[in-house]
Amino acid sequence: MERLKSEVPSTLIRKISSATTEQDLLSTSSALLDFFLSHPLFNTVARELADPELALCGKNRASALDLKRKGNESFSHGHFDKALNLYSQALRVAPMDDRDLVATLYLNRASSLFKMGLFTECRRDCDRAVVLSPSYAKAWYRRAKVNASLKSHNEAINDMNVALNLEPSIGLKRQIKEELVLIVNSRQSCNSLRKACHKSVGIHVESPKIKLQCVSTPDKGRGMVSISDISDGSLIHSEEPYVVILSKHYRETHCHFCMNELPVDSVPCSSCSVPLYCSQWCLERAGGVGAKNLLSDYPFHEMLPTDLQRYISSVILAPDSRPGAANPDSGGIAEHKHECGGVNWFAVLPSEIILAARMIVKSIEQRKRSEGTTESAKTLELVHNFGKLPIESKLDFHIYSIVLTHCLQQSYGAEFPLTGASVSQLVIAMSQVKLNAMAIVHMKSTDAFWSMEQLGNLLRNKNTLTNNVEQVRLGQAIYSTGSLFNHSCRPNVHTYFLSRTLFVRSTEFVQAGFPLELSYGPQVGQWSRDERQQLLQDQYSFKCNCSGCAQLNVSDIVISSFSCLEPNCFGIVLDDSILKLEKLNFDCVQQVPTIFSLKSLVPVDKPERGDIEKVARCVLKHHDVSCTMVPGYCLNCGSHCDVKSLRLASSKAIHHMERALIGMLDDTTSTEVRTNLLSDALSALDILRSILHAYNKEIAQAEDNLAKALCLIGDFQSALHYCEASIGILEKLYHPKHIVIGNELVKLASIQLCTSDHISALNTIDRLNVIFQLYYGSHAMRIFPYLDSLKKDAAKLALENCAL
Ligand SMILES: C[S@@+](CC[C@H](N)C(=O)[O-])C[C@H]1O[C@@H](n2cnc3c(N)ncnc32)[C@H](O)[C@@H]1O
Repeated sequence: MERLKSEVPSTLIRKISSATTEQDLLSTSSALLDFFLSHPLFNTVARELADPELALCGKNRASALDLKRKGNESFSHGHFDKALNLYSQALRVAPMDDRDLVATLYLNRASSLFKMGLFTECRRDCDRAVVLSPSYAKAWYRRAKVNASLKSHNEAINDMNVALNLEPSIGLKRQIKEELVLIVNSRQSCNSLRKACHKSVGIHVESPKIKLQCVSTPDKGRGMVSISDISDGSLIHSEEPYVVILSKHYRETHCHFCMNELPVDSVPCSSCSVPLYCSQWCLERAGGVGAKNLLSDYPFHEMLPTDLQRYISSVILAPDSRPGAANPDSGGIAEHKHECGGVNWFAVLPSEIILAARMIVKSIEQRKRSEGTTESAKTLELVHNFGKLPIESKLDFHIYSIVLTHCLQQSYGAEFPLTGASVSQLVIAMSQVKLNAMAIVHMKSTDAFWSMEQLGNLLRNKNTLTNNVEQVRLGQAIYSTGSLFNHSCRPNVHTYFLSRTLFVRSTEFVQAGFPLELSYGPQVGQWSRDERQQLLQDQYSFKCNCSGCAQLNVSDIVISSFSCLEPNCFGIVLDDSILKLEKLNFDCVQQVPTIFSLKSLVPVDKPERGDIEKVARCVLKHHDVSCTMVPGYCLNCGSHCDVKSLRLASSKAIHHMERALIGMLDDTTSTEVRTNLLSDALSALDILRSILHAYNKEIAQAEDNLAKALCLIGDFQSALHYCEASIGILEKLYHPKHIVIGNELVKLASIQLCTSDHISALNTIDRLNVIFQLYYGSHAMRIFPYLDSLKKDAAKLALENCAL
């Protein structure tokens, strides 16, 4: 890519950099395409990426056989997990048309899974083997064994009978007969036990009942509103993606279709060696050929008794069982099909570029489908920022589009010709992806605040570990309606994902017709306003005009401000960067009490210093007196503070604290040194408290870090104090029912459990439950299964404490 870029003549670069309209784009796309088509380097690159002859990601029988041999060796030495891995690798490269080889690999993997006690996974692999090769006696035998282990005795008996009929060897037939008798006997002893255990568990599927409307807004383009009032915590929208892509980082661990974590018996793409799926179901929806689609008539059927023939058919035609719970639909258009066949471009180009290609492919496919029908193809009208892109991105998008047009042309020929128009269409699609793609984030609960290794022996011996919530950014997707929600730094709706399905839920009461806005990332309380505005400008090319930015809010004033150093004055000293921005908005200041309930902001631990109401009153009082607005002057007493040296002193204190905490966590640190380091960290915290405003985010961060370190060295009682203090500040910066507070309360509850205080833990769990219900409704437990374990731990502790 860089080499191609360096070849572009400067005149063309200038032309591309000044292109702003779609007409300019058409002309620059055609000019660059003409230049590249006659350039030898481009032709070499294009061939390497798109020529199936040079494909590195295709199937390879020789490698599959080699991996199988190594897998067999590991299996025979009893290294079953290694064998499992090798068989999985072999399956990835084994050509699908060599059905016997693929069936053997599935069966060998099933045997490893069986040895590892992973019976459900083993059965799925046996199913895959018998579907590919229904006359495979060994596969039916293994299926019988695993069904017996899963206590599915009737199926096990049928499987054994099929194996018995298909097995040619007399010796093995005898062995099968003996095992059959054993299964029949154990069925009899199990039958009475099983009767009582059958209970079906219904899965509650929540669906949105709110009617939304897309409206035009004066300053943000289109936006979403509801036509009726919405109460807080309502599910207002759910949607499958228009197109989606898993990020490269998760290719080996997550399903390329539904994005759930891969089980150990993952299924590889049928045509190339890149994607892995959690099931045949996902494979087929992404465009692969499922084994069942290759089924043909089997003459051996006729040699078997009729009941066994029927049984075989029922097994091999049964719908594939899916490990994931959700059943997302791809709209019937295969996402990966056109990229398959082992060509390199899909594996090499960046994910967002592939996502743009998927958007174009989907529109081609939809157009094709609607031809000859009365249905018109749905068009996706997304905003883009091509004209505002920095020159680097404009040039990159041009080059990627030319490369991609060349690749897509291999699959779509005349439907996607190699012309300037196709190239400019792709450039627009890439800029649409940049503005409209949503990151698919799944939640993961992690042990403790840092990794287990860092926990050391101290915590390893504890029953209850502190819990944390980690967000995993799995990929990106375009949602037709989801992309119409505008951003607010004070959002009134919250988005989350189950598999690849988007859910949008209101987090407060919203009146009919009032804008429904989510956060594209930054939020009030998380960053100062200039940081938020900068990020939105850099990533999405717009100046944020949300209520959180357009009106003064107290959180933005205090988040990075200092404290007046004059004795007995607890005024606030604003940082110059805040002041610059706040000045622009002082006109709105009169509205403060209605936008932001100051009364709810009770100070943390030093009432006088942290009195936010006082702070806001100062701002209100002085908002038309320009001399008090000069940075570095206390808003209360007007005395001067050297903000530059205060900033330097706080950076130094933060640095000292971090060094001390790292030292404390070092396994080799002696108890004495650890005590000294803790006292260093506490001194650094005191310095921060004396120079920063009580609600400055740095203090919350420092208290949180201290709490983590104290947890790691097992001092849960002290950790509790700092964790609570940190949450106290965050509650002022966000609001007490914000999801950030929910996540912090998870930590707090875990620490309270570690101190055996079940009453406080139960109270905290109640509080966090309210927040998780608001943000995730009936999905809360599914997304955060550890909430349940937290509750169980608390209940267990309560029982233990009562028994004492
Ligand atoms: C994903 S789109 C949202 C829908 C868009 N308004 C439309 O008309 O299609 C993102 C674009 O909407 C506009 N937008 C969204 N939130 C905004 C905000 N808070 N302030 C200003 N513009 C905003 C910006 O132009 C941004 O690039």
